[in-house]
Amino acid sequence: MEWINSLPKIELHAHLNGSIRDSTLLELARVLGEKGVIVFADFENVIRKNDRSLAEVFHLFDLIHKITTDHKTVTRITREVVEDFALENVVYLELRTTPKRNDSIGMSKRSYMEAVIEGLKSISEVDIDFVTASDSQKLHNVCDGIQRKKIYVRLLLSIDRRETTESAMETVKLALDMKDVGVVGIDLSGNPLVGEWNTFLPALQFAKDNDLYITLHCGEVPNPKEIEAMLDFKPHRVGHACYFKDEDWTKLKSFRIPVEICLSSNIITKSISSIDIHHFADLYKAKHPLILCTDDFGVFSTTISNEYALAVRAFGLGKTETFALARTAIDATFAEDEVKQQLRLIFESASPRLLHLCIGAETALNLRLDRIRNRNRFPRQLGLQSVVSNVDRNDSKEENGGIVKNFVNVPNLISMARLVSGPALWWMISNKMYTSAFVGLAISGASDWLDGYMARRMKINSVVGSYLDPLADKVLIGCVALAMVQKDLLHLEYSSISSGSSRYQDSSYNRNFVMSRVDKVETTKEVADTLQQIETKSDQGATKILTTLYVGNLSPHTEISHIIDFFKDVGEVVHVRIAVNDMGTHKGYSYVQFASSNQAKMALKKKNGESLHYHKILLGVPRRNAEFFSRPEYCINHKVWYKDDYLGPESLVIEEDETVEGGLDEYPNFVKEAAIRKKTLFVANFSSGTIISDIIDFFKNVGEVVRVQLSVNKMHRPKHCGLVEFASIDEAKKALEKNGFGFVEFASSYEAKKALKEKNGEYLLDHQIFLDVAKSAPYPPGPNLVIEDDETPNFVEAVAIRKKTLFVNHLSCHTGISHIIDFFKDVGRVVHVRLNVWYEDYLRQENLLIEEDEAVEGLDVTPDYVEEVAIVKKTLFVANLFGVTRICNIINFFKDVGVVIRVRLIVDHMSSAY
Ligand SMILES: CNc1ncnc2c1ncn2[C@@H]1O[C@H](COP(=O)(O)O)[C@@H](O)[C@H]1O
Repeated sequence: MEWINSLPKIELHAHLNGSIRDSTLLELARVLGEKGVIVFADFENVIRKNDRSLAEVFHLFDLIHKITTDHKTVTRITREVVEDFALENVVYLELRTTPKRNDSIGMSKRSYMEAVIEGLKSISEVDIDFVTASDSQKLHNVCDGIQRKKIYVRLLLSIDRRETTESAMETVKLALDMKDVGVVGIDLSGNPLVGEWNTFLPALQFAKDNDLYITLHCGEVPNPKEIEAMLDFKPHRVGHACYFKDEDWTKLKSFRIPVEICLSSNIITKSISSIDIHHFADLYKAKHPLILCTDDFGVFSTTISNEYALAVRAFGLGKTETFALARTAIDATFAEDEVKQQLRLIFESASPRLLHLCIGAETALNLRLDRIRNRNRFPRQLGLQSVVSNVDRNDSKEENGGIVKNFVNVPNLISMARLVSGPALWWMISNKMYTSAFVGLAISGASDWLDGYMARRMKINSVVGSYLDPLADKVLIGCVALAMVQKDLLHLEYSSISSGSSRYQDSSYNRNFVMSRVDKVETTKEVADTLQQIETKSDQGATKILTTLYVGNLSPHTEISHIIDFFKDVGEVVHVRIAVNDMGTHKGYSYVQFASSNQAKMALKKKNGESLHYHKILLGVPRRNAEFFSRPEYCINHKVWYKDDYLGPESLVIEEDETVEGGLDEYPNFVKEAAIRKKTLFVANFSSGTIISDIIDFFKNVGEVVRVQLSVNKMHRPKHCGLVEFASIDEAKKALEKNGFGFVEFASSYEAKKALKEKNGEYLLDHQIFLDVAKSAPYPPGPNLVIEDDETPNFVEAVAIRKKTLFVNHLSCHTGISHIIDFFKDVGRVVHVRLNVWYEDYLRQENLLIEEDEAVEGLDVTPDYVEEVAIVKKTLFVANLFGVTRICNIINFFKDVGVVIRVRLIVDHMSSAY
């Protein structure tokens, strides 16, 4: 990742006092300690600490401020911070600091800022441009004949959230006064748990009205109202954005407000729990403007190069993408157009060097940078100044030396020849001149090596060449591939892979990184071997397992639906299990079952190495038992297992066959599973508020419940059913006997309601009966198609039945239908009773339940039936048809009165119409 150090970079979110070298901090603390102004040990402890919560960070700032608030120190730290950034090839820096007033030492906000400017002026090791006024004032360090590293610095004045409106206004006015010494805007920062947005609004509005740029620390802690208000204010940039909700993202994106991203800061302060779920990925994918920044490189022991390296590693950015990312930051700067133009030129001249040529000297430079980057918390005798000057000289020579503006040179001519050879080869292939095409391709291929070689030999480093060379490659390969597709010599998908090969190489770092971590099927040969493995295993009769693939290197953002989508062009996914740990955190791999083994093979052939959420997906054949023992997904919010990912009704059956009948000896691990299953009951129709402890309580009189898994649907909403595991099989049986359940249909919903109210918890044959609203009709509704006149019909039968039906639980196994009818006789007339004592019976119904349970939640609620009602209203029952009448005859019959959109003929078992 050494190239990142040489990348020109733009830093837009750096707090002066958070970016102090540890060595300086400790030196200052020691001096003040010796003078008895502070206790040195306090500082040492805080500065040494690695993990810093947000609260600790602000405690540290208070300590830092105690030792840095005299003019001389402010000047010193400003100089050092800018030098450190310049060393890392930061070409534009927007440094922010809070102007401070300290009457005891005669410091005003203005004099504090003057000390900062003094610091900028005192920089001698690099060229600095920090003024926005006339040209004569620019480049305060005059070049002495040798081109040196140059950094543009602009200042932002921060308002601390502890300040009052007046104090904030004073800062804004100061910023306006200091516009001609490089102050370009205002930042709102400080402990996000302190202060109110409204306090600062007047000052910020005033700043905006007077053409100062505004950037806000926004969403560093969850504070939805403030986030909303801040976004409505339309700042020019925001920092952090960690706790944004969907609507905030939408707003941010629609306003195109660039985001300053501080990865280390967010992770260390735990504003974001893991880099894998950092919003960088989403914003980057959405092409939203974002800028990688350090925030406080001293406090978080990071560097800007390190932040880029983190992003490259975590999000799989290639060199080209990283370069583009660094470059796009230009547009988000608050710099004058002229400076932006200069920055574009700097990037332009760096691109060939960084993207296409190898630079030996870069390593030397980076070694030195490493020493500085790794500089720990204690003073090092680095001799920083001499390092800076040496680095500058080496690097600037390299940066500027050898760049040839004139593009007419031998290497470029070779590239151009290669460019035109592409269409020529296309023509040859189209006309079946395969030998000539082959020779032409070989020559063109060799020319790719030749132009690079010539460029190095002739020390030519031309900007045009740097674009021409890869363009020629792409045109050549593209033409050949397309010609081959045209002639059916190549499949279209492979052609797109080959013409995109450069992009693929860019991501090679990420691929390697991934490869070292997981078992992968990477090469064509490996794919072939794996397919062979599948064939062999299929021959052995284990077909079911071989419909399943191991799918690895998933992004933490990848969900089951994404996986299904990912494979949709190769086959139908019938089951996905994503591995999660006990905390419900995604472990990055899953097992995906396809409808057929052929589809699994196709997936392996075509989808291995494809990208999903910026991760190269790795496919493989699962180890024999792996798929069954991967943990199911767990929904933290609901404290339940994600049942669709675990035991669906079908998988209960499938796994039972395999475990018990498929040979206990062969797969000893399954024995445990089988035993568990025997002790586990499926329990259904909980009310939605049921929690795990209720269920344990419910069964406490029959046995010890050791595990409860409530089921949730895809939206993570409870599905009113789940699995209850008992300590022993006997207890499970006892529970089953003791807790029968059933459906009782009353003559009217009024009676059902009354029963629910009056009979819930009453005893029947020594059992306390529990009643609940039926979530589904206990049996499929029969047809109900007759509508009288124009009246609104009764709702479909299913709804009607459900409204009149109660779920009865906790019946004794001796309870018969007559007992139940008797039991309810004082509240209403029971018209139908259906008892279920065995859970498979219920499973069958569960299908119904799943479909309908969202629809009816209580007796009074009948949502979503509008459509059904509408259908009923549009449908007529047509009787007395002649035996040979066919659907088309019926449509014809009605054609003069309207369009028939559906006809259902009722037929007997011989398919003859009634
Ligand atoms: C962790 N993320 C952060 N969130 C909010 N404010 C921060 C910050 N990091 C730094 N500051 C703000 O910058 C000041 C230090 O630099 P200056 O004295 O101004 O140069 C801190 O006191 C705080 O107000």
